[in-house]
Parts: sequence; C-alpha cells; structure tokens
Amino acid sequence: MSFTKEVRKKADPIWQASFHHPFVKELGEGTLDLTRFRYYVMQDAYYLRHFARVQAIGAAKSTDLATTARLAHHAQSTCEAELSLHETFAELLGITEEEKAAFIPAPTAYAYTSHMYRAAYEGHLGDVIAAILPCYWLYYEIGERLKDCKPAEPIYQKWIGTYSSDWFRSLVEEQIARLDAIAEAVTEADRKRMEQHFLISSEYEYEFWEMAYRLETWPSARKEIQAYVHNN
Ligand SMILES: Cc1ncc(CN)c(N)n1
Repeated sequence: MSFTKEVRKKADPIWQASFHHPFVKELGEGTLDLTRFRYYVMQDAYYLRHFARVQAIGAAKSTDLATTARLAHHAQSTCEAELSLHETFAELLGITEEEKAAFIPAPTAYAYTSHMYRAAYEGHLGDVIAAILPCYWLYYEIGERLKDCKPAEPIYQKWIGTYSSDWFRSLVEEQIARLDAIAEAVTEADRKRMEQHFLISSEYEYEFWEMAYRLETWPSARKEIQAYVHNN
C-alpha cells in the first residue's frame, strides 16, 4: 500500500468526524448560521496566509528547480484563488476593515499554523507536504461529498464549488504523488515522523470546524497574549 493510502487509512476515524461535523453538514444543507461562517472566514483567511508561507518554505526546501517552481505556484494559488475567494466572502458578509484590523486568531487557528511551521522548519520537503496534505485532501473529499448539495445560500454554493473543482483536485493529486515519491526514498524514521505530521494536521482540521462552530475565544482576556498572537 502506498504511504498516502496508509496514512489516509489511519486518519480515517478523524476524517469521518470532520465529514459529519455539524459545521460541514449544515453548510451542505444551507442551514449553517452565517455568524459561524463569518467567524470561519476570518480565521481561515489567517490560516491561509500562513499556509501559503509554509508552501513557500516547501519551495525553498525542494532540491530540484521543477519542484521549487511547483511549490511556489501552489503558494501563489493559495493567495490568488483561495484568499481572493475569502475577500469576496468578506465583502458579501460585510466584514469591515475595522473588524479585520481588530482580528485575533483563535487558539486552534494559532496552534494549527504553529504546527505546520514547526514541521516545515524542522524537517525536509516530505515533512512540509505531510503536514499540509490533509488541508488539501480533506477539503477535496468534503467538496466531493457536498457537490450535489444545493444550499440556498450562494456563499455556501461557492465554497463547495471551489473545493469540488477539477482545479483543486489536480493540486491534491499532485501533492499525493509527490509525498508518495518522497516516502519511497526516505528512511523509516522519516516516514514515521511524516505520518505524525499528517495525523496531527488531520486532528487540527477537525478542531478547526469545532473552533468555528463554537466561536472559540481565548480563555483569558489578557491583552498581552492577544496582542502577541495578533502580531504573529
Ligand atoms: C483550515 C483549512 N484547511 C484546509 C483548507 C483548504 N485549503 C482551508 N481553506 N482551511
């Protein structure tokens, strides 16, 4: 069995929990409260800004120019396609510049992005891709599951359309093939570490729905903590 099939199998229980999470189900049905989606859009814009940087670390850690170019292209796609989609959502949802300026990442968004940076800075390209692959692949599987849903809310239709698109599928397939090729060439210890990154990111993907559904906040109102994460 390929490395990605193995880790996908190990992660299946937590992926199933994401598929059945009320945020995902209600988005497909069109019953998701827009307050929750609005919160998600703001946290996800923060997440994607850091995700693009992690993709760029992958570009820098690639050992051949063709892979550097592809990873840089992926980072650019995150900025031009996904983040610009969020800009459209922000306009449609009436998210103001003041709200954006006062934005503070929630504990889960902060922890998930910190995990990706850690995997990326401490490891090689295989570590980078293992940590970011659930982000691609889980959303694509969710897009596939929801693609025949016709939520009355156009914003939700647009979200589903993005992640079930051929464009997104081709990015996912490219990263799966890349990770399998790397996994064949590295040591067993490397593969074990890559598996851990993949499983931790899978957990955080689930936690991200929870965070948005519960409108997570920091437990303490300490301004210095909030100022720190705000600036980072
Ligand atoms: C948290 C999260 N994970 C994945 C994706 C899809 N790139 C996203 N937009 N946000």
